[in-house]
Amino acid sequence: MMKTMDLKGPEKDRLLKELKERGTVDFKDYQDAVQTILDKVSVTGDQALLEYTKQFDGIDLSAKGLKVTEEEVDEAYSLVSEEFLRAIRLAIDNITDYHEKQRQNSWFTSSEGTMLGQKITPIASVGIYVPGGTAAYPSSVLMNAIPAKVAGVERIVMVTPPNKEGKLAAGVLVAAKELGIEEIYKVGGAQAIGALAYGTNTIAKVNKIVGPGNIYVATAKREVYGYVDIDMIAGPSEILVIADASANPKYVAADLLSQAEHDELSSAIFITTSEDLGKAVAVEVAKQTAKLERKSIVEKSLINYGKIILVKDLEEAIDLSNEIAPEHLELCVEKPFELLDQVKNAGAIFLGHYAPEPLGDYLAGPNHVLPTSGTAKFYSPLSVEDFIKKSSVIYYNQKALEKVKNEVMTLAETEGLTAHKNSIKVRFE
Ligand SMILES: NC(=O)c1ccc[n+]([C@@H]2O[C@H](COP(=O)([O-])OP(=O)(O)OC[C@H]3O[C@@H](n4cnc5c(N)ncnc54)[C@H](O)[C@@H]3O)[C@@H](O)[C@H]2O)c1
Ligand SMILES: N[C@H](CO)Cc1c[nH]c[nH+]1
Ligand SMILES: [Zn+2]
Repeated sequence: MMKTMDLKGPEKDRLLKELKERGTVDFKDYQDAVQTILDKVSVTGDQALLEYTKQFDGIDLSAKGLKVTEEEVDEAYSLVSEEFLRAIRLAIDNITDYHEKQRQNSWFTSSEGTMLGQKITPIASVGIYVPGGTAAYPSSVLMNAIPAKVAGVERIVMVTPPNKEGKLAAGVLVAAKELGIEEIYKVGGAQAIGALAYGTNTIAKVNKIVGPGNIYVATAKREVYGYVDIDMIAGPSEILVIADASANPKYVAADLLSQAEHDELSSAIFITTSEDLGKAVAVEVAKQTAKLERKSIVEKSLINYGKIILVKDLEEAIDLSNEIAPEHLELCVEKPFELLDQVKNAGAIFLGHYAPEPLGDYLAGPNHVLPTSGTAKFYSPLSVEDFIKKSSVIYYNQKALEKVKNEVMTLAETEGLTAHKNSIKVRFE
């Protein structure tokens, strides 16, 4: 099911090229379809949202409306278990603790008649996308909303697609209520991104859109960037595991499958120095896949983007991983800390045999909204920083300005900007 590539073999260059080109999903194939959806939302607003919800999610919400009611949230609490509530509250505590450490404060510095600083202001309104097409993601509610709350965002608007009954999963609504999110709309896909970016009768436009989603959501975020800010491209999930002979094939296979089950376009790549381990993992992958509920998604994703790669040493493994820049990188090796410094491009790095990727998905604390499709070369995980903006602050008194007036006027003159020069000059005539 997973294609094996032997980078120690004579065809190394061709294999490397293939891997770099086809390591992860490409956006180009989806751009036209997404643009059509966005255009329609920008012109007809709610009408387009209702039509696409009927077409893609199979439900007509024109009578009930898109906004979630208080009764729906109350009903959700009656549907979730005590275990779920305990787990989600532990996750909220851990994720909040981690993100509190990212909080940024304004700072000011002064000397002889001057004061300079950087003022931090939360972004006023933010749209959070919570995926919900093939699975419901209460954990993504937490990962999106907690850093926004820590940053002090006033208006948090949540969008997520409804199920066939026109409802949202109880876990998603409870997670939202636990965090005090009140504005929730039952709309997903590119149309939800369009609504947040342009605004409709029901959904007022936001300043920034964050959150993960499938390829339609990720492509739509790319397209609306400029109308609004976005966090990053967080598309179909990816995992890359690097392992040496110390790894357990059962664990490695399980971790690869954990991300393959997200989406047919998800990628699961295994790089190893041990041929025996490579073979054992291939056997385990087949064995474990057969027992999975989302077997058909997993099989498609492994055929699309599943690979086992044999390399000569761990250095070569890390080089390749840096080139692919995976969303999640697991270092299932005897001495993972010794490799950490060499890792340059990865959304999240999991060290050792007991830090499986799903631990990070749910409650270790770091954010699970991470860059995909090679964009970990320049994007970072979602964080409190995504929800603030900075303003520079400048104060000079008369004496301090007089001290530098000539230098400012010289620079203005050099640029041929006499109005700039005059703004200084008039103050000392
Ligand atoms: N990178 C991250 O941080 C991260 C985190 C969590 C989840 N994810 C990813 O989120 C995604 C969740 O995907 P999902 O599909 O379950 O939910 P989703 O909410 O992202 O997408 C569902 C929506 O996609 C739209 N859609 C589906 N088929 C379409 C088509 N043919 N044309 C136009 N629009 C279409 C529909 O509007 C539907 O409501 C997965 O890819 C998962 O890997 C990523
Ligand atoms: N692995 C996903 C990020 O790619 C996040 C997630 C949520 N639930 C389960 N997994
Ligand atoms: Zn996951």
